[in-house]
Amino acid sequence: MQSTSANIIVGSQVWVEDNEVSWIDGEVLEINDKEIKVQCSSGKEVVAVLSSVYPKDPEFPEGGVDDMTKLAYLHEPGVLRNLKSRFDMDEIYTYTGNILIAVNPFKRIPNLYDKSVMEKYKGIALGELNPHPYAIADMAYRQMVNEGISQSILVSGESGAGKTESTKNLMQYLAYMGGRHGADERSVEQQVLESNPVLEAFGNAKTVRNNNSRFTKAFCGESFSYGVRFGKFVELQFNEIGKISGAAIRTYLLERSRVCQVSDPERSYHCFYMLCAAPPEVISYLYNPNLNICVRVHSEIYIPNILSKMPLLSLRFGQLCDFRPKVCFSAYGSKRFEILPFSSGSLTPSIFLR
Ligand SMILES: Nc1ncnc2c1ncn2[C@@H]1O[C@H](COP(=O)(O)OP(=O)(O)OP(=O)(O)O)[C@@H](O)[C@H]1O
Repeated sequence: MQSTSANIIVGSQVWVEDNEVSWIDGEVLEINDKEIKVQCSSGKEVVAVLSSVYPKDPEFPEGGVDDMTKLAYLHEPGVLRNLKSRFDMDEIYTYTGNILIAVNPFKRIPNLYDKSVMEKYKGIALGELNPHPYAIADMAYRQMVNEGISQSILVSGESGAGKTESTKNLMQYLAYMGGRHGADERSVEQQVLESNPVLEAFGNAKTVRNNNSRFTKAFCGESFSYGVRFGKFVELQFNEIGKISGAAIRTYLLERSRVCQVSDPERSYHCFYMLCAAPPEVISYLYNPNLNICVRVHSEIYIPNILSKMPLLSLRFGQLCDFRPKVCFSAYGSKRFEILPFSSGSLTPSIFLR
């Protein structure tokens, strides 16, 4: 991102980097060769390198703009200021062209995701209504139906940014558009949505950044301490009239070390805690070999931060949900752990602990 320092003269409104608030606005007092003196709105005077100072748009609208391509300056402080102005009004979504940016509100915003909202976004061109994941899902759905070409929606962001929540919203909209209303048996889209808690139990863990962390940032070179759990590729298949006909969920890049190595205050995968907390009747139910589900407590192993001594678990889930995920957790007496790659044909990883 380039500074447009050529436009900056004495008296210009500018943005200067600040250690505390990231960017602070101010007025240029002096320009000497490559240095610039700025009177900040906080009252302090700072001297900065000219190339690191960005012009501030004096005509920036009070509540920001719903599409960043409308900004006079598309630089970092301009983008952040716009997102903040909107966020302060509970407008957590903003476009940059046909990309949707979501800022995690960490609270429920009323009337943002329900059927009446989905109904409003049906068939509406991107940009006609407030930015929303439903608009992105609608655009993908329309293009698929009209052009007969498969569509992909990429959801990316740092840990805890809201990828899982955004994916759920996208899927809810696609299920709404492509669902077969009135069918007696549970529909594919319901099953996909219902599979979330099962997959999350096996692939999500509490991290320092997120109590329910899942996705991977392995390729960004981030620390594993709050990084990889697993990545998920959800494929929804539609028939020629745009109704959902099938689905597949592929998982990849499971953070295996988290099964046996967790550093305080993080945790291992949710399923371990759920099983430890399960009532006895559930445990005995899970022992039933006919159901292809079994839980065996083999011995005890120390896993920091779970329970001081946690029973080793041997689980085999075969019929927990209609997708029949072949997820296996087996643990044996030795302290050697091994997690095998996905077994062929299974939707979810097979995990073995030895
Ligand atoms: N749109 C939203 N509205 C309200 N709360 C939200 C929203 N998006 C995210 N959150 C809150 O933030 C938490 C973290 O979000 P989420 O699990 O979607 O992040 P993530 O990007 O998938 O994280 P990770 O990469 O670590 O798995 C959620 O559990 C929820 O409490």
